[in-house]
Amino acid sequence: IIGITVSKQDNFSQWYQEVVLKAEMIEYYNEISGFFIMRPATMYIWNVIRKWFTAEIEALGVDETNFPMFLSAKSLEKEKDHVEGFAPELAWVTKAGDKNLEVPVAVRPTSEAVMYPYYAKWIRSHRDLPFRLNQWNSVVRWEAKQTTPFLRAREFLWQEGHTAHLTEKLAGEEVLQILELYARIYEEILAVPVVRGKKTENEKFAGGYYTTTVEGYIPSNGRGIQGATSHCLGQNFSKMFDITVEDPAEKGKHINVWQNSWGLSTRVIGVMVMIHGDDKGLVLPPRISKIQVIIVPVGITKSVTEEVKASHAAQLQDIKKTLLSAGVRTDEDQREGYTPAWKFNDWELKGVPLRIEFGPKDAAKEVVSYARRDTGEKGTIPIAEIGTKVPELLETIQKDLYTKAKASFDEHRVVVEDWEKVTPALDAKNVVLIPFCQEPKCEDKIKDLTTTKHDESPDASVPQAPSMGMKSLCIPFEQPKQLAEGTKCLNPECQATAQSYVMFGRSY
Ligand SMILES: O=C(C[C@H]1NCCC[C@H]1O)Cn1cnc2c(c1=O)CCCC2
Ligand SMILES: [Mg+2]
Repeated sequence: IIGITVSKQDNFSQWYQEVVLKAEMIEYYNEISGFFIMRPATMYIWNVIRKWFTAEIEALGVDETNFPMFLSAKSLEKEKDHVEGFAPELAWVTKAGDKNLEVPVAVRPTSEAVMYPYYAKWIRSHRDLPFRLNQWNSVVRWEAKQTTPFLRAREFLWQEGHTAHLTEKLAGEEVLQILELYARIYEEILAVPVVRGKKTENEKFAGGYYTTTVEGYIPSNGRGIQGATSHCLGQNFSKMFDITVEDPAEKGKHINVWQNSWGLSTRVIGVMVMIHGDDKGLVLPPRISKIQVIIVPVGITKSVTEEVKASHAAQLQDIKKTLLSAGVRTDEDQREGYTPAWKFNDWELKGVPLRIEFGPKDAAKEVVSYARRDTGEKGTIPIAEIGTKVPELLETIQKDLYTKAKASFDEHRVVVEDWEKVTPALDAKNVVLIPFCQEPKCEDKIKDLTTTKHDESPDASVPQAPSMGMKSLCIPFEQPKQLAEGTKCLNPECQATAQSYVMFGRSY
C-alpha cells in the first residue's frame, strides 16, 4: 500500500518518518546521515512563514543581511566561556583541494561569532541604535543524538535575528515583540498552540542574559517541545566583542550595548506534522497548504454520453476558475488510469485540507460534493455559492485544527502540588505545572528523581521501561494561579520557597 503502514497511536516515531517521506516533504540524504532533502511541499510551508515573518520584522525596522557561513577559531575564542559547551557539535573545514588550510575554519552553528566583530565596527554612536539585522540561512550542528527530519538535523534552515539597543529596557521590549511574532506563526499560521514563558537558568542560552521561549506540546507522547527562542544577551557579547557607544548622557563615557538574538527554524514544520497528522497521513492547515482544494472528477463511467462528459468537463473548469478567483489555491486531478478512491487516498496522504468531488450527478443537482481532510466530514455546496462557501470552509478548518490542538494542550497541562502525583501525570501524557524554587541544582535533582531507571528488580513481571526524567520547559508568563504565600518547592528533597509555578515535562 502507498499509505502509512503503522498507526500514529501504536508507533509514533515510525508513523512520523513515513508521513514526512510519503507526503513527499522530505527525502533522506543517504550520502551522509543526519541530513535531509527538503522538497517543494516543505519549501512551500517554509516560504509562507518566511514571507509573513519578513513583512512583520521589516515593519519593526529590521534589515536583512547575509554573513559568511564560516568562522575562524580566533573569533570563536572570544566567546570561549560557552564555546566548550558546544565544541563537539562544530563541523570544521581543514583542507581546500589537496592542501591543508593554514587555519581550519568552522561551519557556523549560529552566527554570533561571525557577526559581532562587525557590529563592533558598525555601531559607534547611540544614533546607530537600535541596530537590527536578520538573516535567513542554514546552520550546521553535528548532533551526536539520533537525528529525525525537521526536529533534529545536522543542518537546518532558520532565521537568526541579531539586534543592539541602548538600554536593557529597550532590548527587553523587542525580545517580547519577537516572541509574540513566533507565537503567532505557530497559532495563526500552523494552528499550533504554544505557551509563552521564560527559560530557567538551566535551560537558557548559556551565553545570554535570559531566554524567552514558546513551548509546544505533542499529544501523541505527551512531550514538550521548544518551538522558538528570543534571547536577551544582556551586555555579555558586547563586552566580549567590544561593541560600545558613547553615553549620550555623559560625554567621553562609553557603554556596552544591550543585545538580543532570536531564532526560529524548520523544526516548526515537524511540530505541525506531529500535531495535526493522522493515520491517513499529513493534515495541512489551509494557511500553509500549497493546494487548498483538489477537485477530483467522479462518476465518469462508460455509460456517460460524450455530451454529458463535455458539459461536465466544462463545468469543472468553471468551478476551478471560480475558486482560483476567490483566492483559493485549487488544482484538479485528471490523472488517467487511477480510480477516484486511489486519488482520494493520495491527496489525503499529502494533507490537502479540502477535496471536491464533482460528477454528472453533482452537475445535475448543480452542487459539488466536498470532504474535509481534518474531520472527514462530507457534504455538498451549491455551485453558485462555492466562491464564498469554500473560503469560509477553509477558514473553519484552520480554526478547528487550532481549537482541537489547544483543547488537547490545555487538558494535558496540569497543576501538580503533590510530588507523588508527578510521575503518574507524566505517564498520562501530561506536562506539569509545579511550585518550583528555580534553583539550577534543584532542577538537576528533579530530572534525576523523575528518571525511572531500568527496573532490575527480579520480580518485576514486565520490566519497567526506563523513561526520561522531566526537564523544565519554561516559567509561563501566564501563571495558572496565585502561588500561596510560603509554598515550598515541590521537590521533596528541597526545602526552599517556591518562586513560581514552572512547567516541566518529558521533552524533545
Ligand atoms: O544559537 C544559539 C543562540 C541564538 N543564536 C541565534 C538565533 C537565536 C538563538 O538560538 C544558542 N546555541 C544553541 N545551540 C548551539 C549553539 C548555540 O549558540 C552553538 C553551537 C552548536 C549548538
Ligand atoms: Mg542542540
